[in-house]
Amino acid sequence: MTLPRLDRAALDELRAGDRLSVPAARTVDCSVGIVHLGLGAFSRAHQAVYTEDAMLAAGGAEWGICGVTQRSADVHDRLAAQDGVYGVLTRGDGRATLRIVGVVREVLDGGAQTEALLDRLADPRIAVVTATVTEKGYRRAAGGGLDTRDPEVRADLAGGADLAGRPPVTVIGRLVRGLARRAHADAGPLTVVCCDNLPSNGTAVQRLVHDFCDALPGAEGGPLAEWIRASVTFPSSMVDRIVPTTTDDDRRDAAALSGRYDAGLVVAEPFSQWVVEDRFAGARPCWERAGVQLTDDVGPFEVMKLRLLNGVHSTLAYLGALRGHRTIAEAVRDDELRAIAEAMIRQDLIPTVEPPDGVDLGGYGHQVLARFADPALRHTCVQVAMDGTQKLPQRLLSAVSESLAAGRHPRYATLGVAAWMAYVARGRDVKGRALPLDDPLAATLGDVRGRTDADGVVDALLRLDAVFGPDLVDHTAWRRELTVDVQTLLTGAVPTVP
Ligand SMILES: NC(=O)c1ccc[n+]([C@@H]2O[C@H](COP(=O)([O-])OP(=O)(O)OC[C@H]3O[C@@H](n4cnc5c(N)ncnc54)[C@H](O)[C@@H]3O)[C@@H](O)[C@H]2O)c1
Ligand SMILES: O=P(O)(O)OC[C@@H](O)[C@@H](O)[C@H](O)[C@H](O)CO
Repeated sequence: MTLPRLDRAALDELRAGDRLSVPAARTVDCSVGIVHLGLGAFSRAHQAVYTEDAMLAAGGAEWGICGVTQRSADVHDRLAAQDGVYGVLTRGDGRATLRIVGVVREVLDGGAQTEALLDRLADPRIAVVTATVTEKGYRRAAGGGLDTRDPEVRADLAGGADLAGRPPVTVIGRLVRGLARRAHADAGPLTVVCCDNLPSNGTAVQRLVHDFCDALPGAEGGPLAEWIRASVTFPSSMVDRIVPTTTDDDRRDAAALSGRYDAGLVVAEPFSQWVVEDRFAGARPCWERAGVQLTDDVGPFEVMKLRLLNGVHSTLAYLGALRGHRTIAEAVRDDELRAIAEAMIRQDLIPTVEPPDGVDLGGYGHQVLARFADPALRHTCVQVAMDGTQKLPQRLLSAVSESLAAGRHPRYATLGVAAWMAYVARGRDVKGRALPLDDPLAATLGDVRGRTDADGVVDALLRLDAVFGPDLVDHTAWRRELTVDVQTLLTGAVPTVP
């Protein structure tokens, strides 16, 4: 049977119940105050929900979201057909609940509607920009600056001030062009909140924006950079909620709860956390009324999450995928892998993390593993495994480097790095199924696919200077241990660790 689509009109008919909530009925008429760059699954299950909750708690109707898709029109087309209305299916604790979200009030295809996006960025009613465009979306070079050798960055820089030639396609290109238009329109201050899993993500984006201004041809960049310094802030934020890719099963389960077909559905775990540096240039939603933690220093939260959660996630993803596990839940329920994850948190990672105020790191680690283990959340190992070159530095390598410098032996974190190398090189799990190589450096990584000599694999991959620093490349004892682990993993076994 073909179900009617979820859309604005459906909100009058949906009846909230035990497993269905429809706050969208009260927020769908709000005006737009936020531009979100990268309207992927995560933003719809995280920032959008906090923003809707904040409006519901504090009253007001001015924080609707203009969601912008970056690379393809797919999400735009799905959500536009539903008037921006979609559901969040929360899976966990043995049951699924559905919430209908109404706060996405406008959807733009960043490629086809770049002009409209730049106008929105220059609109005085917009006070906040949020972004989730994946780690690779920022086009960072080794060291964290803007990769001005990237062809799309170069083209955006050459685009000219009036954009007559070619509208920008990169995230930073679009953001800076929008800021230029905002400065010209004297449209007031703006806050840019990066919500990607990058360390010091606000500072990182601020640097990229200024690098872009510095590299602009002609005299345009200097005054623009000055305006940005005076009018725009870039608070860092730590974001946390596991949001796997939506499956047909998810869509079926959601339809059973709402009676509607939802092409914009996202699925998430019950847990959610957002810690934001309290450094806003102008107005903002009352996010604290929705449970957002505003703080002077996000640093400890970021490091804790990127290492204890994401570092372990990536390790389980590579080891799990190699062992033929489909999901993270299966991987963490594998006794051997769980023991590695537990030891890695306890022995390697916790000693590198300064606990945020009031947080017990041991308890945090236990909670992370319990979240991973929920079988209801079918987060696949290969989804977490993608873009390894973009993730490894902040998730594992910084902890490895700090540990070695402090004279400690990061046994399990080293195994995590080896697992990535073996995943790249082996390209098949123990059952012979192919493992996808989804990474912006896939062309280079492809050179080691199929190689069975661990020395050669380690040697080739350690040469990626966007990933590995000289401290690790030149550390002979670490390299030896890494190579032994890669050798074992290439045979399909998991190294025996104490
Ligand atoms: N999914 C999660 O569990 C989760 C949790 C915490 C943080 N995050 C952060 O959110 C990011 C996005 O996750 P998601 O689940 O929404 O993924 P998604 O695949 O649903 O969406 C990715 C978004 O990034 C954009 N994008 C992808 N490649 C890009 C590129 N090269 N340049 C510009 N934009 C690009 C896409 O257009 C899309 O809007 C993650 O990379 C991570 O940094 C995700
Ligand atoms: O979203 P990515 O690709 O940066 O990383 C995959 C997962 O490790 C990540 O999404 C976690 O699920 C998330 O960071 C939990 O908050």
